[in-house]
Amino acid sequence: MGSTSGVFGETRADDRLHQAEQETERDFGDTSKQAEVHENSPADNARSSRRSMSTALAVEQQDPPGATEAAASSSRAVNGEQNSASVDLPGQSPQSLFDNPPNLARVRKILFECQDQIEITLREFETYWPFVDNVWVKQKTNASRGGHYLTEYYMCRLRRPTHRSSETRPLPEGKRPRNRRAREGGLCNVQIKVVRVSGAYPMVKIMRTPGSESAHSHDLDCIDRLKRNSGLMEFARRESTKGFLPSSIFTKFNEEPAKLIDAGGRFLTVTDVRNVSAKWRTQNPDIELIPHEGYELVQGQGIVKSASDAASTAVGGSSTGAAATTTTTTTTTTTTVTTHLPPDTLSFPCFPLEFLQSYLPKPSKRREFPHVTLSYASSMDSKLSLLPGMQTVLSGPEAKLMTHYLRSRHDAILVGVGTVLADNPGLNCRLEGAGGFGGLGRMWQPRPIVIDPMARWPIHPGCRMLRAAVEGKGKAPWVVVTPGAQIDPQRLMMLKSYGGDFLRIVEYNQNWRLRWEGVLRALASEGIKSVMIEGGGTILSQLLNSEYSELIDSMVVTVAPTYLGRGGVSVSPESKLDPDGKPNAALNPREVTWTPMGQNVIMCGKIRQPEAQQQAGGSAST
Ligand SMILES: NC(=O)C1=CN([C@@H]2O[C@H](COP(=O)(O)OP(=O)(O)OC[C@H]3O[C@@H](n4cnc5c(N)ncnc54)[C@H](OP(=O)(O)O)[C@@H]3O)[C@@H](O)[C@H]2O)C=CC1
Ligand SMILES: Nc1nc(O)c(N)c(N[C@@H]2O[C@H](COP(=O)(O)O)[C@@H](O)[C@H]2O)n1
Repeated sequence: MGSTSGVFGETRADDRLHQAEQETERDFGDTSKQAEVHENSPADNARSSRRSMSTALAVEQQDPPGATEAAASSSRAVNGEQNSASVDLPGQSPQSLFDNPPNLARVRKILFECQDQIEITLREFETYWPFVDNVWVKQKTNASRGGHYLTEYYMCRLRRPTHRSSETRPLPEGKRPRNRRAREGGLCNVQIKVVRVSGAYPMVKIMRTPGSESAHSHDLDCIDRLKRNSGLMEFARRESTKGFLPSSIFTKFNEEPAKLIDAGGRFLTVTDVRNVSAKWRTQNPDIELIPHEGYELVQGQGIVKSASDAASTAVGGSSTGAAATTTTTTTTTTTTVTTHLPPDTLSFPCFPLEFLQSYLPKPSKRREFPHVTLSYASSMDSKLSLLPGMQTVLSGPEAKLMTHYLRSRHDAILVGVGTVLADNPGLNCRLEGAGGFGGLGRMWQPRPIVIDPMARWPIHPGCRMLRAAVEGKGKAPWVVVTPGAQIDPQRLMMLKSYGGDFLRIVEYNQNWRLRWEGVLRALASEGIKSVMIEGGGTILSQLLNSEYSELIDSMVVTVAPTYLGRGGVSVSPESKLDPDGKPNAALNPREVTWTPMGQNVIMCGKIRQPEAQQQAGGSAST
């Protein structure tokens, strides 16, 4: 324990900590912990953490002058060159809704991992800890006899025991039970302790406890997705107390995506902001909430930038003025907020799409099965791709926009595992205005469903569906498996942490294939009212068989002016014979339209019989 950098050297700090531990141990009579202090706090570890924390803070020097000074002062404080009481943590530009301390993302990572022992000033602890308090759940607190040391024991949030919603609890009259799912527990065994050392130079040491795993079984996003940290929510609360509309606060937050993400807000929803605002509203019910300066609330569009403001200034009106002094603009023309759109954003189609309407799901109907639309792109010889496992572009730019529009109109998109392995698809809606592409939350984003009976898909955080989910640009997939599928618990946990899941279906046909009634019924029971089935060849060919024609509502096929040849992946149902044994068409869609679209033609048709005809006992059209 050699180095003595700063006002109190490591030697003194470690001694004090050691003493703290001894006192704490005595309180609890657990003699094993004393050895653990030595194991967990060698000087190298301490130095390395100090280095990573101070480096994390020092990197901020590339930022604007105000932030640089603040970062430098924080950095000095970490190295003990400055009394922690005088650390000047940064204020940011008045336009920003965020007040992120320097290098927040890196410091959050360090405080999440707690790989090595960390030693920081109390002030720094109090600044950064609120941004990771969603990770750590306090288990117990021990105070030393003299009161100089306070040791708090924390476990990773995912270590909590499994929670099942109690069905026996009586509900208040008129209340319906909440649709809560069981929460899987015991998923991560990382535990730490936080020792606060009081005195002239209050400091905090953070280290692993014995029995802790060496690393989390998940990443920080996984926790951020489950729960928001209180540092981030304080920004929302602060803005709410100025009388701003939650949707306006949320819109403004999303105009600073880097700061939002650094603060742990990647998964923040407008509902989170509403909840914070609602608390404040209970004390201030008479104040009329308003949008930020330069924005307005437009029926059917939500918060939009006022046209005059959009033309004259950069995004981000002042958020510091009190709401009472802010006037809502009265401009009539509005434009949606289009700043910071991801590069893969597609413009909303500017050509007519009315021809699709009668083939799309109707919102009102309550049915046993979801509305099913088959939608794929095919060559002239009914091929989906040049070879199995090879993605082949058949849709021109206009047809691609139309497909994304169709995605926005369905609750789910379904594909087979063959397609996922071949294409690594995103299966999200990338039209401007969809969630993650200028819209709020997961607006217009369908749920990807993958039919993967034996769980062959090696799902991992790098695949496009999970990346889209993390970036708020889509929902995480549900993977439909059979009871025989072997699912590695790590994979299960990982998928769940992204908001996805595995659904086990037990209804088979005589070929040991899943019955589509079972799949669709399960989706309906999970609240899916419409499914767009994109492929691939195996799935589509099955569903076009007459056995399933009563499950399929419509089809929207993009036909491309090309022949892919015999080696390609075909869409072709089984041949059919009429009652006399003569060959007959396998399927004839009804109400067919053909609409040219760029180089493609879009064929729309209906398959399921109209309900009236079904009741009258009519037969399928052939
Ligand atoms: N042009 C377009 O619009 C599209 C093109 N494609 C292309 O299609 C090709 C992929 O098609 P394909 O190889 O046929 O793969 P699919 O996507 O149709 O997936 C087939 C797999 O899904 C599982 N599966 C299908 N039906 C059932 C069932 N009833 N019960 C249980 N499991 C089932 C099986 O998995 P298992 O083997 O594990 O039993 C089967 O091998 C790719 O080249 C892709 O690029 C895909 C979508 C759209
Ligand atoms: N409509 C359409 N046209 C094509 O030319 C295609 N190749 C496909 N393929 C389907 O779209 C999926 C890719 O989706 P992302 O763009 O990655 O979201 C692919 O997996 C097929 O299902 N479709």
